[in-house]
Amino acid sequence: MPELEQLCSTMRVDTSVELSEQPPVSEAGGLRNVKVLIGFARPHKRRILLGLVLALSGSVTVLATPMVTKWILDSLGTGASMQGPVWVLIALLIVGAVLGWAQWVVLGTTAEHIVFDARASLVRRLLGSTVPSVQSRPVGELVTRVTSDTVLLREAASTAAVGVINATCVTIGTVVLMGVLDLMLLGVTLAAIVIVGAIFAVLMPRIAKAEALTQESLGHLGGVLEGSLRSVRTVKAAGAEGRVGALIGKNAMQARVHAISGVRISAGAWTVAWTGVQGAIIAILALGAWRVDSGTLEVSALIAFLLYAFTLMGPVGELTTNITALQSGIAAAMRIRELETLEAEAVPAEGAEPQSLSRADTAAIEFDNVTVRYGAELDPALDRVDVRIPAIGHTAIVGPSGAGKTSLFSTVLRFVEPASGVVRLGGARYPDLSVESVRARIAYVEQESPLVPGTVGENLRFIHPGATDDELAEVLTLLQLDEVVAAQVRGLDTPIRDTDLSGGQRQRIAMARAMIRPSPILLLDEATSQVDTLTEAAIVGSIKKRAKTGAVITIAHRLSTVRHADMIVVMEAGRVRATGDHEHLMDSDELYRRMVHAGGFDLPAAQLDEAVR
Ligand SMILES: Nc1ncnc2c1ncn2[C@@H]1O[C@H](COP(=O)(O)OP(=O)(O)OP(=O)(O)O)[C@@H](O)[C@H]1O
Repeated sequence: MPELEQLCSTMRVDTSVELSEQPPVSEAGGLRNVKVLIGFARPHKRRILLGLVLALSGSVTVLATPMVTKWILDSLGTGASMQGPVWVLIALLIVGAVLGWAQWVVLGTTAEHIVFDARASLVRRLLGSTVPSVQSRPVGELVTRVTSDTVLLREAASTAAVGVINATCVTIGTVVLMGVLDLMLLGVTLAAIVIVGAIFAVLMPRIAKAEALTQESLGHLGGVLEGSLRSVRTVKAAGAEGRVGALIGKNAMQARVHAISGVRISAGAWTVAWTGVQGAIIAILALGAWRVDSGTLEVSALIAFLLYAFTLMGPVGELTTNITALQSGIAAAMRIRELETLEAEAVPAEGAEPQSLSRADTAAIEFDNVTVRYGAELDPALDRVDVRIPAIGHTAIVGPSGAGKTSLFSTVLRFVEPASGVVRLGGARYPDLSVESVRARIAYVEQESPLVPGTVGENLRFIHPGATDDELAEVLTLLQLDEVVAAQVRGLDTPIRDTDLSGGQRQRIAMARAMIRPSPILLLDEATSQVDTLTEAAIVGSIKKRAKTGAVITIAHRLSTVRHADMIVVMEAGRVRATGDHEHLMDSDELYRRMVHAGGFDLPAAQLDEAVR
C-alpha cells in the first residue's frame, strides 16, 4: 500500500518525466524501438545485470557438464578413480539449481517492478494530461494500455532480454567448446546455426508486426466495449445488443486473426529451429560415427560433442521464446510510449497569488478578449470573449447548444488554454498562476457522471478530504440528502456501486461535495435531465445561499435557476452576446427572449424559433 500512496501522492507532480526520457518513437527504426523498451528497463539495470550474471553463471555449469562427462568416460578407459568427476558433476548440479532459482527470483521480481513503474508512469501521464487530449480517445483503449500492454512489457524488459543475452553467450560458449572437441563436426553445427539464424531474421519482423496489430485490435476492442457498457441502457432499449455485439466481436476477431498469424509464424520459427538442431544432431552422429570408425575421433569426444549439440537445443529454444517475447514487449512499449502524444498540462508556475476573492467590488473571473480553439484548423469555440464575473453573486451562463458555455468553464478551470487573450482570477493573470492554485479556489460540479469510485462518504469528502462530520451533516441537510444517506445499507460507508441512488440524488451528492466547504468560486454545470422537483428546489436554495458569500457561476438550463441570477451572460456562436439580469434581457435581447419562450436555454439556435411557434 505505501507504494500506492506514493503513486497517488505524486499524481499531481510534473508528469512529463518518465515517458519523455525515452527516445522518440519511430515506426521504421527497429533499433530505436528496442531503445524504447530499454528505456523501461534502464531504472532496474543493476538487478537485471545481477540476473544476467546469475544466468551466465548457471550456464557455465551447464556448459561444464559434457566436459566432466567426457572426463568420466575417459576415466573408464584408463581405470582412474571416478570419484573426483562424479563429485564435480553433483556440485555442478547443485550450484546450477541454486543459480537458476536465484535468477528466477531476481528477474521475476524485477519484471514486476518494471510493470508497476510503467503503470504508475502511465497513470500519472493520463491524469496529468489535458482534458481534451484524454477525451479525444476511447477510455477503454487507454485502459488496455495500463492493464494488458504493461503485462507484455513484464517479460520483455527483464527475463526476455537476459534470456537472449544468456542464450547467445551459451550458444557461443557451446560452439567454442565444440571447436575444442572437433572442428569438422563444428562445421556441421555452424552450418545449421547459420541456416536457422537466417530464417529467424526473416520471420521475426513478421512476428513483431502481428503482435503490434493484435495489441492495436485489443485496444480498439477495449474502447468499443467500454463505450457500449457505459451506454448499456440505451443499447438495450434500442434492442441493439446484436449490432453492438457484432461491432465488439469484429474487433475481437481482428485481434484473433492477428494473434493467429503471430502464432503461425512463431510455430514456423520454432519448427525450423528444432528441426535444424535435430538435423544437425543426426548429421553429427553420422559424421562422428564415421570418424570414430576411421580412428580420427575418440568415442568420449563424440559423446561429449553430442551432449553439446543437445545442450544447444536449450539456448536455441530460449532464443526463440525470448525473441518472440521481446517482439511483443517492443510492440507494447511503443503503444505505451505513444501516449506521450497526449498533451501534458502546463507545469506549475510560481509566484503570483490572486487578490482577495471575497469583496463584492472585485472580479472573481475576468475574460479579456479570450479566444479558445480545440484545433488550429477549427473555428474558435470562444471568440474574443470579454466578460467580468463578480466575486459575490450568482452569474448564469445561457446560450443555444454549441454557443461555448462548456468551453468557457473549461477555460476557467484551465482544462484548455486560450489561443489569445488573457483570463484573470482575482486580478492575477492565469499564466502567472499555477494550475493548482487556480483550481484550489474553484469547486466544480459537472453535468455528467458526477460520482467517483469509492464510498458515499469518500464522494462527499472528495474535494475536501479533511471536512468534519459537522460540516458534512450541514451540507447534507442543506441539499436534503440526510435521509437519503441514512437509507443506504452502510450509510456513508456504502460503496457507490452498492447504492440505489437516483440521478437527482447523485447530482445532489456532487453538489454537496462542492459545497461542503465554501470555495471562492462555485462552477455548476446544471443537469438538464435527472432532476426532480426536490433536487431543483435544493439546488436553487443552495445557490442562493452560496451566492451571498462567493461567486456562483452556473451553466443554466432551467428558468428557475436563471430568473433569480444577479447577472446573466447570453452566449452565441462562441461570443458573449448580451449581459444583464432577467428583466433587462427580456426587454433588450431577442435571443434571450426566444429561449425563455421556448422553455429551454440549451436548444440549438435553429430549433428555438420552431419551439416558440
Ligand atoms: N473537445 C472538443 N474538440 C473540438 N471541438 C469542440 C470540443 N469541445 C467543444 N467543441 C466545439 O466548440 C464549440 C462550443 O462547444 P461547447 O461545448 O463549449 O458549447 P456549449 O454551449 O457548452 O454546448 P452544449 O450546451 O451543447 O453543451 C462547438 O462548436 C463544439 O463543437
